[in-house]
Amino acid sequence: MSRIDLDRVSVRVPAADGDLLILDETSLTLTEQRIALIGPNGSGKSTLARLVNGLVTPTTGRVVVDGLDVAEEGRAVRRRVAFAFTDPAAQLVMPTAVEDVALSLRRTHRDKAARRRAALAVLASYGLEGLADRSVHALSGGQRQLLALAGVLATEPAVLVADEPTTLLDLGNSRRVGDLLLALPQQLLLVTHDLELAARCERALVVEGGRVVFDGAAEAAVARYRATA
Ligand SMILES: Nc1ncnc2c1ncn2[C@@H]1O[C@H](COP(=O)(O)OP(=O)(O)OP(=O)(O)O)[C@@H](O)[C@H]1O
Repeated sequence: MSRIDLDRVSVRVPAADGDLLILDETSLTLTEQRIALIGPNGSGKSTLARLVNGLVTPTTGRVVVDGLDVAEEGRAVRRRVAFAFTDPAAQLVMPTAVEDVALSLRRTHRDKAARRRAALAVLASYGLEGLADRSVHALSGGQRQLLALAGVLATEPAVLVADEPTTLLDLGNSRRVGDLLLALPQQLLLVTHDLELAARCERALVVEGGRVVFDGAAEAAVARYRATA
């Protein structure tokens, strides 16, 4: 597994009446395979998750992934750490499903025909082969989220950070995507309001008011959050 270190990381953003502290000096070492971030709306979960691939920059402190400082070696970190957004529309940029996955493979497969074949194989591994030439706009929400995940995972990152990847999905698709995420060989950092999914991780952090207020076994974290929410 990868090792993600946050060393006294704070995040402040400019606000009308001075800076707003959205993550208070936080130090963590994350080495477990599946780690959930849970907590109320606006508590800082997405901010914490986004620090890991440089989408958010620390105001103070350092984030290090497998020895790579995210602020200094962002490109190398983003090759190791993939990010999946809540809304798959944020990452589906090509007209068809197969072209979208092929775009992810442009570095590893220079030849166009070989790239298409590899993209079709990726789609097949997610049960999406029948949708290869379908417009990404003509897919259901569940199919779109699976396709977005297939695209980010096609590059075989070491870590997947997923920010509420099941929130927009119905019950069946939410289960399907949740099961897929938990079965990944990669390290998974999962921001979620789905407490059943969170409880299936090895470790969970409860975030409240920009601080990690509980960090431990996922079932204990979920119980603590349920008791205080
Ligand atoms: N770029 C920004 N500028 C100003 N405020 C921000 C910015 N990013 C986050 N915030 C604020 O920081 C707080 C934490 O936001 P964050 O998105 O990390 O919370 P969250 O726990 O992921 O919430 P949710 O569960 O609602 O997605 C919120 O009050 C949010 O409005």
